Amino acid sequence: MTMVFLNKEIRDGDNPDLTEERKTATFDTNKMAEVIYGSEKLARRRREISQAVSLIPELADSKPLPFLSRNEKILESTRKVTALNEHLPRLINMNDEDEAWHIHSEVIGFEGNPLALHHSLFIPPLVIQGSDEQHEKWLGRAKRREIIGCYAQTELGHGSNIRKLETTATYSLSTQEFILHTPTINALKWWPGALGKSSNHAVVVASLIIKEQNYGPHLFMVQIRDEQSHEPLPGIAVGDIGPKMAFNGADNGFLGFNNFRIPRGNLLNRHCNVEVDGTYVRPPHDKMNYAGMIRVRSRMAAEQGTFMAQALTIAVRYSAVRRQGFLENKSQEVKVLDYQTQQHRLFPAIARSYAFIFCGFETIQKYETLQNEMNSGNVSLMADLHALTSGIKSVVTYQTGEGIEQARMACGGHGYSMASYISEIYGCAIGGCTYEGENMVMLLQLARYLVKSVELAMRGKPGDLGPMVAYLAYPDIKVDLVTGPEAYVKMFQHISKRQSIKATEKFHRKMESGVSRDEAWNQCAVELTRASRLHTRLYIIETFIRRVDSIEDLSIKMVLTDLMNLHLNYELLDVASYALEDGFMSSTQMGFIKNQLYSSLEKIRPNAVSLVDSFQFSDLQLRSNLLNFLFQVLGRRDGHVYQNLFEWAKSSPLNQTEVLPSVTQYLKPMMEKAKL
Ligand SMILES: CCC/C=C/C(=O)SCCNC(=O)CCNC(=O)[C@H](O)C(C)(C)COP(=O)([O-])OP(=O)([O-])OC[C@H]1O[C@@H](n2cnc3c(N)ncnc32)[C@H](O)[C@@H]1OP(=O)([O-])[O-]
Ligand SMILES: Cc1cc2nc3c(=O)[nH]c(=O)nc-3n(C[C@H](O)[C@H](O)[C@H](O)COP(=O)(O)OP(=O)(O)OC[C@H]3O[C@@H](n4cnc5c(N)ncnc54)[C@H](O)[C@@H]3O)c2cc1C
Repeated sequence: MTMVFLNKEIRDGDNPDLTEERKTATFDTNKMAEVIYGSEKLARRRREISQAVSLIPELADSKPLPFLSRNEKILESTRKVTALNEHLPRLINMNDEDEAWHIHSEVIGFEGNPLALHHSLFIPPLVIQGSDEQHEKWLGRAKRREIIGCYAQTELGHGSNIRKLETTATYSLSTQEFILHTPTINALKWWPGALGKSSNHAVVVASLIIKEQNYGPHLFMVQIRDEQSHEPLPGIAVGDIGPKMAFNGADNGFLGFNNFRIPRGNLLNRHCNVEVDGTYVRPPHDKMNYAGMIRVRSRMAAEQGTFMAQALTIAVRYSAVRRQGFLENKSQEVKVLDYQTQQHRLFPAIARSYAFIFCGFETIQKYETLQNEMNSGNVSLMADLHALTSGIKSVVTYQTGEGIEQARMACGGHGYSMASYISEIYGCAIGGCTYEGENMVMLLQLARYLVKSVELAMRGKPGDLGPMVAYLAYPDIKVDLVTGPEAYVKMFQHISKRQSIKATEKFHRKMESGVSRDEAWNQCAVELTRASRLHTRLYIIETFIRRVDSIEDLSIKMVLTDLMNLHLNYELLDVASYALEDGFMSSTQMGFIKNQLYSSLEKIRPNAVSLVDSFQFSDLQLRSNLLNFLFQVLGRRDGHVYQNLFEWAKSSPLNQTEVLPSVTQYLKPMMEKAKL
């Protein structure tokens, strides 16, 4: 039995165009995978897990998903996830979140499933916000999946502004219960994944009311369905919200309460509490109840980076087997990957995938530090991480959407077919622009932090600036880009600093002219979001440089340096107008950046396929595995796309019969009538 991935594995019968690409690689893809995933162990475990999964037929899709109805998709995703759970203890280390994440993406794909949020959004807030006693009561049951849960925060009328959530949890002194109530249609919970039909429990976010005083959003553990019959409990209205752009294997739902009572002990009370007599015990930080959102946002860069990497794996492999048009040699058409425009479409996105994954691992570590600190009562890191993850979440999701869309277009017509799998990846990834905080709203959260930091610097207190924003007080010294990455960072720092200062000054001028603070903020909002994006892009660049600096293997370091240089030039070119505006960048420097960019594309070209192979997605994960059934076929590792596209088309239910009812019922009569 061959492993699913061997370094530069050349298999008999693979498309020779892809084989040729793999032979030209200057580095070892297994070693690169170790760098991408942060350790030899995780990279190896991913391969081992993929290999083990490929030997278990029931973990493959039993039907091509795009041809299924929503009910069938939910049934299929539930079949797979429950089958997977049976196998899990044998396949992964159950305490290793990275292994769990990998195996779920491998088996479940992008369509969603009724347990996805159980692990990512139901258990984590219980862990973070629940007391030891509450862990004792629910955590074991949740981990064993005796109960299934979701996270119900967003409402029909409010998602971004959670201070205005209308679901109430009113403390009843006489019964020592909370009474959950949905006062209006707008207050219905709306969107939570797996809420509609699958979950029997939910962490519900509701406004806590004690003696008519509103204490804002708090988290409550709520049983919503009977554990035996799975019927909704009396006082609860719950259901599915209908088909979505993606995630149609999951049942995002609505939820309403009609004076539904839960015990006092169901307020998740590790950090805050309501005593028997109604006394409210404050948490150590005002926004403690938002900590779960910081956690999810901190994981989004790595997650989105791998989404984009999957789309790029499909597009780059396909571009190496797709031949169309001529360059110099008129006797053979070229691989479309040889066109500079194709490279410009795909390679900067490959660089961003690497950058996001590197940056993502850093933010996950930062969150873990925060979590440890919070557990010992120190909340001082929360504001910084909130600001940082707000920006990263927004920039990364938007750029991932851009990258995946370029990958789709790079596949021409076949990219538009669901056989490419790219539309599914796209639909899922761009959900990230909205969920976990709408991007503009989150950019404006970071902007609050930037404005406060600029104000500190202006007040002559640069020493008070955190390390993330220290550059806001740096002097402007012209840089020579020829000297390398540090000069690029300095150029970016200048651009980002200038935009933050300009936006802050504009905001101040508005207020000085008599406009109220909120109105002034709104009148500067576009400029403020620009500052946030620039600051975040600078941060991502810095993490990329840090990661490349830390690599010892020379062949890996060289190719990643090429990729990093591409990233630096592409990013700087994209924002160059900010530096041209004040003369900090000269037009000669602009020309230099462009030339560096084009030369980076050429340098990366021979390694392009191996750079995406290094992500080590299996054919199953890319839904390109014909052996297991007729799925999306464009990103196949063996490169045999055409015959598999034809097989895919033949498997369409429309082709199971020669003459469709649409023809007999409508087209034939129309044509017959026309003959009369
Ligand atoms: C697979 C998909 C799964 C999807 C799941 C979901 O989508 S689940 C649903 C996901 N839903 C969402 O993601 C909803 C998105 N909305 C939100 O998260 C909040 O409504 C908000 C943060 C936008 C505003 O909140 P607000 O009106 O309460 O606050 P404010 O603006 O008045 O600022 C006051 C101060 O608080 C600070 N601060 C704020 N947050 C934090 C924090 N976490 N930590 C630390 N600090 C924080 C802020 O910086 C500011 O500090 P400053 O400047 O005064 O020093
Ligand atoms: C796939 C998916 C899964 C989800 N899963 C869950 C889940 O499991 N649990 C859950 O509770 N929720 C979930 N959600 C809901 C999600 O968290 C919210 O939709 C999201 O937070 C955005 O809020 P909103 O819908 O109120 O958008 P809105 O805030 O209504 O956004 C509409 C527009 O208004 C703008 N806007 C709003 N406020 C401001 C402001 N202050 N300044 C400037 N512009 C503003 C936004 O930028 C946007 O352009 C999910 C959503 C999706 C799409």
